[in-house]
Amino acid sequence: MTTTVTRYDVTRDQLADVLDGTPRYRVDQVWQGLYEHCTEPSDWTNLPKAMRAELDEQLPPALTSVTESVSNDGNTVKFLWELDGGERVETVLMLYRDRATVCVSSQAGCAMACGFCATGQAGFSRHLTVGEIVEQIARATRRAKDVDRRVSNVVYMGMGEPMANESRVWESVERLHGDFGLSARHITISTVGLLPGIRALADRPLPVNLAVSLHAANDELRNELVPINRRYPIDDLVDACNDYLAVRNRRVSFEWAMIDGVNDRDRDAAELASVCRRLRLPAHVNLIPLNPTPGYPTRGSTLKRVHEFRDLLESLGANATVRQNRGTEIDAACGQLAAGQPVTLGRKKTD
Ligand SMILES: C[S@@+](CC[C@H](N)C(=O)[O-])C[C@H]1O[C@@H](n2cnc3c(N)ncnc32)[C@H](O)[C@@H]1O
Ligand code: SF4
Repeated sequence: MTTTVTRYDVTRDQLADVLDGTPRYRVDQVWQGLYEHCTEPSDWTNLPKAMRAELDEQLPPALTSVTESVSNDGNTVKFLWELDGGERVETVLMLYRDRATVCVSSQAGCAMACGFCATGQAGFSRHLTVGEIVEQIARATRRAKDVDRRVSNVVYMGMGEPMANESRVWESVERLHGDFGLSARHITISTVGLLPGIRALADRPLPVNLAVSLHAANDELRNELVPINRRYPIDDLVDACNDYLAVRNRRVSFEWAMIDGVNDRDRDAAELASVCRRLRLPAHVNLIPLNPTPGYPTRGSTLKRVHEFRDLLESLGANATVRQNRGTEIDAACGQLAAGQPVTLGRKKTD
């Protein structure tokens, strides 16, 4: 990995230093090009041609586009990027009526080894830099503008575990807030449950949303599905969420990928409802059927079972929403991002 400064590595103030000697109004034009228009230096025709060429060299992009896939309904776009060093990561843009959500990667691969997740199956390559994270949002914003959508939400639910790269992820959050003008309430960080990261988030100044990928509400099953649970078991996770809620008072969500016969039984709903109640502000559960990945042969629950499970949770006093899967046919849905990496085959269904 090189130490070259890429175009989204720098804050607005640092931009003036990098472009030392450039008049302030020109620096502002560069900033507008990067953050308001999200375009390339070659597009900035308000700047002299020679300066545009120089900027391209001074501030190179961090991401090289490899492919862009679009879902059948045209509403989900998956970008595959190559990083300096050859690693590959993916970003997903989900278009809604007049807005858009960007699902951003925080690492190339992931070391957490959740067997049902394509990124976990691929293993860990490296942390992404701040510039690589921020550029994913800029490039997706540009694509959204092409179809008259505004990026309204960013979710750190792409490749990698954001809390394993917490300081860079946080710096990128500050940039989204400061440079793109995104409200912290429209930014969600999803974690598998790294407690130091959750604790660090409680001390951070912006009130972003916290999502915890729970998937099992007893340690035996969670140890199997989410191996990091052996280090940070459910009781400690509940305590960390409660410490977080003491500071933030913003509801935490629990993500629950429903796996046929594994975590979709009546007793799983009862255990989950009980964990939700242990939080000082009851958690909200997001249910999605498990998406297929090459290395995990067990099926997702049927939609009928997902709705029954939701109803059961509601009857037990827990709030739950069934989330729609988008972009499954282009492998852009939750847990399907592998950026073409080989995966480990052979995880089996648990009883
Ligand atoms: C890919 S992870 C990235 C963020 C973070 N590492 C985490 O686990 O929360 C985003 C979400 O996708 C979920 N996920 C992973 N594999 C999945 C699959 N095959 N089907 C459905 N959801 C999956 C994760 O559990 C998590 O809730
Ligand atoms: S679910 Fe999240 S933590 Fe687990 S392997 Fe996938 S990306 Fe990593």
